[in-house]
Amino acid sequence: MVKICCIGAGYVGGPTMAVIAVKCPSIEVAVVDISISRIQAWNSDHLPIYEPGLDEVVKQRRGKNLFFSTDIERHVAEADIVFVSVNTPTKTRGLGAGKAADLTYWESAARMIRQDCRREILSNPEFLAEGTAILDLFNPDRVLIGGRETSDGRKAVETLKSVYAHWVPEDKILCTNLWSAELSKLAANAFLAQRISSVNAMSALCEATGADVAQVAHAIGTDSRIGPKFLKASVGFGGSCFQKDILNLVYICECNGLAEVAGYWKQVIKVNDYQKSRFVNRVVSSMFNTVAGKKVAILGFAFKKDTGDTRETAAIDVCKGLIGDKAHLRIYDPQVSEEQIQRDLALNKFEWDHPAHLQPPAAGADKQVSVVGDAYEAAKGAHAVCVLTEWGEFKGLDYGRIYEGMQKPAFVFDGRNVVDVEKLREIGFIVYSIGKPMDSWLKDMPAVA
Ligand SMILES: NC(=O)C1=CN([C@@H]2O[C@H](COP(=O)(O)OP(=O)(O)OC[C@H]3O[C@@H](n4cnc5c(N)ncnc54)[C@H](O)[C@@H]3O)[C@@H](O)[C@H]2O)C=CC1
Ligand SMILES: O=C(O)[C@H]1O[C@H](OP(=O)(O)OP(=O)(O)OC[C@H]2O[C@@H](n3ccc(=O)[nH]c3=O)[C@H](O)[C@@H]2O)[C@H](O)[C@@H](O)[C@@H]1O
Repeated sequence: MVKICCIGAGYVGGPTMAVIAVKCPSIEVAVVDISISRIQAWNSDHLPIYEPGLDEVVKQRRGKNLFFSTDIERHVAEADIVFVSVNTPTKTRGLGAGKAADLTYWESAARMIRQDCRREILSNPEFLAEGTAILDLFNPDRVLIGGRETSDGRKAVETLKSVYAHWVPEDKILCTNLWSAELSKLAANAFLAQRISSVNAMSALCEATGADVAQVAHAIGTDSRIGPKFLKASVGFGGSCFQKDILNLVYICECNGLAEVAGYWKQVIKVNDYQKSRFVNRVVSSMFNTVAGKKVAILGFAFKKDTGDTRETAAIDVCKGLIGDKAHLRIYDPQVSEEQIQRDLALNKFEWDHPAHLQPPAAGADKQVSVVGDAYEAAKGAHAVCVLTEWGEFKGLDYGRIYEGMQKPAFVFDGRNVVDVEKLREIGFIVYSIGKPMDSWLKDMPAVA
């Protein structure tokens, strides 16, 4: 029986290996991790990550050909194929700080594998998106395998290809050299993030001119060369990889003396940071240029809907900005715990991307922040509501009821174009929605761009 071992039982390792186990019943899959609590959770009824469809897939194969374990050495030694899916944070110190990938965890995994025997190295970047990970893994646009152009390299590529060939059509399994595979991963994320920064840059211009960014996005998206996906204006992209991968791309460009290319990609991140601070400035300036002591309800903290992941979520920067202006925040997210939110607001930039047990201990709770169990509780007595994640439930809220319970004038700042702007204005709200035509109140209160 072919045996696979995956080092790293996180957002990528867990779902990817569970899908391999489902699609390849003849292969035994072990997912190993240094985090005991994470492995315990994978072996329990409460998986360590929230991902639609994941529970069913894990339950189907766990204990049959899918195992979660902390016995790393044994499973690596027994495996025919070893995947490495560990943290690759952005370096915070030394050479390349703030840009280069910190390969500490990767290197320690590689050294451990090397103790066992010599193996051929492949690059097999994963393209799943959180919230749709299981669907993406079942039906990928492509699988990418990079290998050395030697006979051993080609043989290793074929071995891995035969695993994916259990369910992925052959023409969707792309084989390249190692650098092509590595750069394709960074380029794919950079291109996707660039589309969001492009539409977000347009959202600022739409607000200034009276255009509607959703109409502009639709109009350009119907051009088959542009296409309709990834053109939703937002308060800013988040997630564990877009920023990290672009920074890494920038670093690699700089190492190769390509300053102009590096500067081009850096701009994607600059626009994203601008979008977040523009949102905070808009909230503060609309509310008489101060939110000191005011209650602001934050609806949504995850970096996108259908995930409990908060890594690099725009909500962190927005909340920190409002706290900096002395607001009192009442936060609700259907999937993110209070402990996680308090931890995120206390961590420094890039500190989050380390195994949980190596992160600094949680600081005490921020007194300006409380976390509540539903949207109505968050909005009760609030001066303003900010929508930061596009959870479906925020569309269907009874905004009439919310309005009744709020201070007046009551503001809604929609960072995700979720609410029905006209309906809310009829109720009596002053509404700001990213990239949408503004009402007279907002126009009379110009924000610092
Ligand atoms: N989250 C995502 O959607 C995607 C992430 N990636 C990349 O995949 C990699 C993993 O990402 P995630 O799964 O999101 O991270 P994660 O933080 O959820 O999981 C990483 C796991 O590796 C474990 N680990 C670290 N060092 C270890 C070692 N030496 N031995 C055993 N276990 C170790 C940690 O305890 C942790 O549980 C990163 O390089 C990331 O950039 C790639 C595609 C998508
Ligand atoms: O390498 C990774 O980690 C993954 O990064 C992204 O996946 P993910 O970050 O999970 O989620 P996305 O759906 O790409 O969303 C990223 C961010 O962009 C935002 N976004 C997305 C689309 C859009 O039109 N507008 C927009 O603001 C989302 O709200 C979210 O904050 C890529 O889509 C995956 O292909 C890749 O594997």
